[in-house]
Amino acid sequence: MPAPPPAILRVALPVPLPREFDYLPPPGATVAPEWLGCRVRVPFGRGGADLVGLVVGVGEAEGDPAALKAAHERLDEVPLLHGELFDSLRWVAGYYHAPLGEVIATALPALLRAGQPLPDTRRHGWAATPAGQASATQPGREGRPRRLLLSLCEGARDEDELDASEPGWRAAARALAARGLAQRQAMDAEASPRPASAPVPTPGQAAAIEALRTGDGFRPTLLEGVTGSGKTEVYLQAIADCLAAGRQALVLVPEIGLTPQTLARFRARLGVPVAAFHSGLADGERARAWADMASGRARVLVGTRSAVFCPLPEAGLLVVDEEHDGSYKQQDGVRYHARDLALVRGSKLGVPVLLGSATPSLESLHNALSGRYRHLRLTERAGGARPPAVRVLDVRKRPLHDGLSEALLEAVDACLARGEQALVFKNRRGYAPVLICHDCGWSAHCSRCDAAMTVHAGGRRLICHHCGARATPPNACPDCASLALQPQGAGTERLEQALAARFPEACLVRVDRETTRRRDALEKLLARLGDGPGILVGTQILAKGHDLPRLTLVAVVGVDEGLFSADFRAGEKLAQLLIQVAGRAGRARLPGEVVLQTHHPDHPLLGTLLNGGYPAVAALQLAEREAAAFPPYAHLALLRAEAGTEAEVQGFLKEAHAAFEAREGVRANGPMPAPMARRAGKARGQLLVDASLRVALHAALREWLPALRALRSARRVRWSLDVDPTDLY
Ligand SMILES: Nc1ncnc2c1ncn2[C@@H]1O[C@H](COP(=O)(O)OP(=O)(O)OP(=O)(O)O)[C@@H](O)[C@H]1O
Ligand SMILES: [Zn+2]
Repeated sequence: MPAPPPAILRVALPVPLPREFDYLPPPGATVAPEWLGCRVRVPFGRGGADLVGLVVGVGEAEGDPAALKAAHERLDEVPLLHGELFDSLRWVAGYYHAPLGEVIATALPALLRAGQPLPDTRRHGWAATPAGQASATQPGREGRPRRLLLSLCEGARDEDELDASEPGWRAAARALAARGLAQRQAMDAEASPRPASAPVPTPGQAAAIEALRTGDGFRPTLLEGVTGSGKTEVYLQAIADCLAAGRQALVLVPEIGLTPQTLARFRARLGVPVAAFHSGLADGERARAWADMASGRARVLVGTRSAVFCPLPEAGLLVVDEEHDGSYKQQDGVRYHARDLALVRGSKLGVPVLLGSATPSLESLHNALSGRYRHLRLTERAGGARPPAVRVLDVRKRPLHDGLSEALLEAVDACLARGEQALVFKNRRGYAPVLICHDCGWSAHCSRCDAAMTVHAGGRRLICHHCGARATPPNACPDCASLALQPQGAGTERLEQALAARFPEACLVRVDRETTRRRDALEKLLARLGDGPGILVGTQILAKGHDLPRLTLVAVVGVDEGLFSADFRAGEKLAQLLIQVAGRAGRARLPGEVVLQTHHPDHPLLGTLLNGGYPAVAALQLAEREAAAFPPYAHLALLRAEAGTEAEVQGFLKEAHAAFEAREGVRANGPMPAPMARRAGKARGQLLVDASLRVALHAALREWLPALRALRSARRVRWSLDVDPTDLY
């Protein structure tokens, strides 16, 4: 009798190959089903570099086991990924046609991906040592460490609570520990703080909360509520119900919506540990939040896109706030959509999924209107606030001062005179979008991109917003030697300057990517504005999630760029942006006003928006999409390629098209140049696959991908496949 073949481990590794890899167990170890879902460290490739992978199967070797390498070590005692979460990751790999190992690497926090142990999730806190108690009675140098020491002398404090209330406390605690004045210690589980009380719900909120209480199991709901209607209150009640049933909740928020205020509001109201998960956290904190959800210590997780991968062993509810937001779609690597994945997880977990927005995506709206999702509406603002009055300013043939019309400036003036705050919105940072020669028409272009360079620093610098290239503006026009070089148009920097000159007394705060690089910068800027009269000037960072009670005027400077874009989603995105930014006005007692400055007052999109609001725009756009067979009435996948030369891109895309097997209801269109055909020195092109049925699309892609990988021309380009692309570039 031949000896039974040795059992092997089937490991998913973070490499761009659509397969798993077989390994022998580490010397001396025996394979057992308990290995499934555990991480292992294995040698990989000829160099034998170590990789961390996940055991996704155990079994018998298919080839000669003697040819297999042995894994170095098993990293987990108990499986890290299993059950529903692992099934959902398999779904991601299948749906987005990405290697499982890369999906797993995308899903895990960086420390876990690197093979670090799961962090200790017992509660820890800090206490003053006897030396610290003694030192506190002596005079000492003022500063953060001393302030922390004095507070610890009154009693040990929990790390979560310090995280929430004392920014920068960790460095101070380390400094104290180094001097023997404070120490870290395990804390007893303490009673949760008593939750703050909820406002009396409006009739609309009450109806939504009641509706959400009926029925359990998987059920998607779209909560469509106008800006300021109190959707967050509805989430909080639904989460409270979920917690009362002893279950965990996941809340996804857009990248720019996760402010310390949002977290503080959840923490104050729910009275249970609320974990946060976003890119501003240190690796250790993210791993801890993940582990806290896995162990069940954290009952609620509030996080941005990648929080959708957190473990939910006791799931009860998934919430996606501002579900239309573009930041839910990952734009490189594994291009998943967090809202869609939340729905998949909800269905596998058998729990309700609540999508909320004032401006739902056409995909979700279509699902709600066709009855696939329950559709709840909040049509009135909460707390007695009224919807803002909207006025269109036709600026054709009117003089503009640095992009601002006199009528707009007068509205700002009147607002300041009333002691209130104005928001001047322009979705364009920098001083001016382009530098042109007034004599010959030359304009400053990026040498590596098909794009104009943006003027910054009052005209002293040129920056390409696509590749980051920087240049000093020429003194004279390179084409005609004229000295008449002029910044054309206005970005937030120029608007800030112009407003400062016009309103020298006013408190003026600019909010865009430049002024908010640091994580707490936005809070500091808003604090500077305070409650007095003032002006906020900024980009879409200001469009979401902010609740400024004294803000009564929203002045939109130029929406015209958005009115004529070729992207089929442009109308939807513009309407969403306008409604969201307008929604910042008059959210409390004071009535709000919105002025829209445009050269195209008769544009149908603006007319529809003014007369019928977002529902009217959405209905119109849905009809157009249906007629043109675009999503949500069709399903798309985009093959993108870039390379050093256009010939390489074209060569690959042509072969890719030839390798595409035509089938009923599925078409490959192209090759076509990308909307920006050259970027950062690379030529770019694409092929668009469309299908009337999702299953047909995926069947075609499954067949196509191995053929693509086998193409010789594929080695000379960087290519990627984007399923359900949100941007066609
Ligand atoms: N029932 C209520 N009574 C009084 N005030 C309320 C009530 N519900 C909500 N509010 C207040 O109304 C304001 C808007 O609420 P919230 O932020 O939840 O709205 P939203 O629908 O999420 O808005 P947006 O989509 O514009 O961000 C907040 O200041 C909130 O405290
Ligand atoms: Zn560039």
